[in-house]
Amino acid sequence: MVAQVIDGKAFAAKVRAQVADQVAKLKEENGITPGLAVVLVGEDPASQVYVRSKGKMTVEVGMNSYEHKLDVDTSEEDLLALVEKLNNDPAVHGILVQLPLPKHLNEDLVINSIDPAKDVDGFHISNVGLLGTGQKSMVPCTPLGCLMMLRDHHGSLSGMDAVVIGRSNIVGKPMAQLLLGDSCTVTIAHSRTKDLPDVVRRADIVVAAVGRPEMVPGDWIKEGATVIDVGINRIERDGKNKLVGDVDYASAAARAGAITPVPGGVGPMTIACLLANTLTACCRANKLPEPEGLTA
Ligand SMILES: Nc1nc2c(c(=O)[nH]1)N[C@@H](CN(C=O)c1ccc(C(=O)N[C@@H](CCC(=O)O)C(=O)O)cc1)CN2
Repeated sequence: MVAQVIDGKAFAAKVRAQVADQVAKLKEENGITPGLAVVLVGEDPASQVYVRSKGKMTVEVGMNSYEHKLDVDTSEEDLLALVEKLNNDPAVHGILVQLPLPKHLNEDLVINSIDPAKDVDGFHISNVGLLGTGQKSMVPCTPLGCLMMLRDHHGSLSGMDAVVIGRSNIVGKPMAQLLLGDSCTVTIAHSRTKDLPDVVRRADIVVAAVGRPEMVPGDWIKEGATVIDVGINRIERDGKNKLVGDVDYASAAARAGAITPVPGGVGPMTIACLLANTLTACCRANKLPEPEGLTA
């Protein structure tokens, strides 16, 4: 079997076009422009690239982008004061603090200081609780992007056996909640899981989010399964820098029914879903109907 490639880059472009249409409608019919504030602390090179990309795409879909770049040694007090200012700014509908934060800052404290209605990352404990209890929430962007691609590929996910490898708060746990919400039978596997290869071999859907380059070999994949690779790992091979996922792409593609590549799979969907979440937050803030197909 040769897997169908799920093209996240093309899918993300479609999502962004949908967002842009809705933003144009909001402006024309209601005179409202959604605004996204992104806060970056320090100079982590990858974070700088992601933040630049977020700002550019925010403007491309017709939203207002507010970038706040703070020194690496910014105090927690100053960061919390900025978040509070953004919480109270009516032009800002979405707030995102780029992660990881420098070590001296308490990530949980900072995330939980964001107004949950503006928490377009969906990381605030209120949103985590709402998602976990099946209520309307802001949904974390990377898992939302994975869910959109799975729904697009399969239609209904009901009754499918899904394994999520990785238990992070940002990807693994919310991904499992979303799959459960779509009536999958869900296993969360991690570094202590016994017989991991056998657990993965049972799954119709494999979501790999462990952050270990090419950890999942093709012979763990059930014939015809759908593989969603969340990993973004920079490695050196044959003297060259390369970006690889958590799945060994070549061997997994030989067994899977469908697979996301790295790059060009889940990554671009993360930013597209951030824009979708900002639009959703803006509609909710203004008590307007939410755009269809852009939330879980
Ligand atoms: N506050 C947040 N911080 C972080 C998040 C997040 O969702 N919210 N996720 C990641 C980083 N991230 C967005 O912030 C992100 C990662 C990767 C991509 C992407 O498009 N990747 C490309 C490859 C790009 C490259 O060459 O490096 C791909 O996979 O094709 C977008 C966004 C951690 N922090």
